Amino acid sequence: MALCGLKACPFFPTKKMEQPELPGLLVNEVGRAYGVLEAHVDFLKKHFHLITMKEFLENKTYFSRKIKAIYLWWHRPVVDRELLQNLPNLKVIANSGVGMDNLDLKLVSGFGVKMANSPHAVSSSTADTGMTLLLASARRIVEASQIAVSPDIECFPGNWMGEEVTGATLGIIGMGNIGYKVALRANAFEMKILYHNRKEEEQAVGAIYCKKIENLLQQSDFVMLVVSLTPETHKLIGKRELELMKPTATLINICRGRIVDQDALVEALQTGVIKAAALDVTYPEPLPRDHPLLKLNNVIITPHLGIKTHKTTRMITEEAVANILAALNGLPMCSEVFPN
Ligand SMILES: O=CC(=O)O
Repeated sequence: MALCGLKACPFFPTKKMEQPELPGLLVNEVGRAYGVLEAHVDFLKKHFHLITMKEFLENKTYFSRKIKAIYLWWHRPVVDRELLQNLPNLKVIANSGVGMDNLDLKLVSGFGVKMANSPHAVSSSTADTGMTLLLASARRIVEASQIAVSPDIECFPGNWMGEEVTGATLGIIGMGNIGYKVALRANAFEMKILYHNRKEEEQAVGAIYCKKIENLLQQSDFVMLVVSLTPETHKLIGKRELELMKPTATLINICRGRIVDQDALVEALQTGVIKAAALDVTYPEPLPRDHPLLKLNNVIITPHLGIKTHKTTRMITEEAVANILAALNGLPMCSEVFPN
């Protein structure tokens, strides 16, 4: 039935037109802790037939051939050999975020499936998170806030001291997109910036390259970790590295928990080897409630907040959709990831 009663108009179809079938996109679930955000569902549905893991598992025979792409949100669904074997038409997996340590890249690529991440979307808000942790830790904001709201008004801290950020030395380990944006922000705080790997952005942010990570650790007041997790960076910061840091220094981790030897970190924080730590990432996440890191008042822990702003999460989903559509149409993806 045509609109406006124009039944005879030749441009209106007399029988129902077949809608082209949208490609099936597998997601873990919608909403809740590990599901794509409800706010993004309408946008995703414009381009894809959204299929949740629950729907897929309930009717594998029907859905397995329809699924052309997977969108991983918060590392879910878990992609393993069994899932890949069950999706014969899968062409591409798009990951929300930049770290791809949740995927077995070789396995996925062995199935002829392309992969993408979203490095363009995440860098600003992750760098903001790093600076937030640095400032909060330096000025002991969490502790101070607890005192400010404490029922014991006598505790009000007249002699409360934090560390000065202005003019302090920041060592950035991992000068990729995010590390570079951290350096831009640190410039505004008149910090001296040292960095270790990669040797590219020096000029733009006035940062000094440290060929040896040891030099950076020895000189920095704040050490910020911004590297990808790979076999080479696993436990990059252990007992030896912590002992090289100044006893007044703070370690800030905004990349992956496994970059740090967490047992060594606990010991260093308990014994004054370093002054403090501010961790947006831990291993595991969340930490068990009896973990010693949760008992230390020289530690700030946040629940992997790096990318979590409305704007960034929306941009991540847009970047993922653009990548998936490109791959499904045989076009280059803007952020394809290849196995090493
Ligand atoms: O964890 C966040 C990311 O990988 O971007």
